[in-house]
Amino acid sequence: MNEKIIVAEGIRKSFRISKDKSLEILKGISLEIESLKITVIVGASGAGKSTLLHILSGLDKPDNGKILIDGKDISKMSDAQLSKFRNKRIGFIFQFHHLLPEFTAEENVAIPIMLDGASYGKALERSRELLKIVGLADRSAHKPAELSGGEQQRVAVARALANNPSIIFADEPTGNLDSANGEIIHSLFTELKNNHGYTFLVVSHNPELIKLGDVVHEIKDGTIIDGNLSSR
Ligand SMILES: Nc1ncnc2c1ncn2[C@@H]1O[C@H](COP(=O)(O)OP(=O)(O)OP(=O)(O)O)[C@@H](O)[C@H]1O
Repeated sequence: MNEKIIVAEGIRKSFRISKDKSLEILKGISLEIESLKITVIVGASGAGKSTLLHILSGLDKPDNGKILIDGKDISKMSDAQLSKFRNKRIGFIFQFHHLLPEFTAEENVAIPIMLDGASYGKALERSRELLKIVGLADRSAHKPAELSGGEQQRVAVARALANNPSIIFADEPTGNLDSANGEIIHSLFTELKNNHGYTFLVVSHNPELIKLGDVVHEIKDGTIIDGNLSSR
């Protein structure tokens, strides 16, 4: 049985573009994301991928529609509850790693674990385990500036896994990397799914990412068009 980790129904979002005009970016999107799979959403620049990802992850609110994550309706949560829920259940990876420059790799990964209540020692222990999984055990004491772009992004992947999230949202995760480093990150996602049971939702304008997805959707004109884009 394939469990649905996210169920979204009728998501609408408009942005005001001038005093008396607004533009509808998401026109009633309904979507189900399955556990233990990599779902990829592709679409042209400006199609609304980041907007959708922000809404599905509770970083932004839709104008209409309902989102269940792990069966919980996130619109019913207060901002404080939602923030706690996100830190615990959702991992984020963005195009730019957003690591804190003054902290080492292992500290960067340990911070969200401490925010979830763990002691410094326990958080470091888990952080080192995660850095080992992403192939950076020997770089754990380095600061971001001492790491390559690909290594920095692998630290960001380890940080996204910090609290063992139900799902990892990745927005153009390899958009800032060369193709060799991009491939390393894609293989890492597949390995994390196959060997560690993680679920991913990846959005990208790059059609190359279609081959990463177990399930692939395309977003166009504010809606999801489901052709047979998956390569598997
Ligand atoms: N806060 C905002 N206010 C006004 N317009 C916005 C806002 N956020 C996004 N938009 C507009 O909504 C549209 C969709 O933006 P979004 O960032 O979701 O697209 P995208 O598909 O992720 O694009 P890209 O691949 O270039 O990152 C764009 O036209 C953008 O200018």
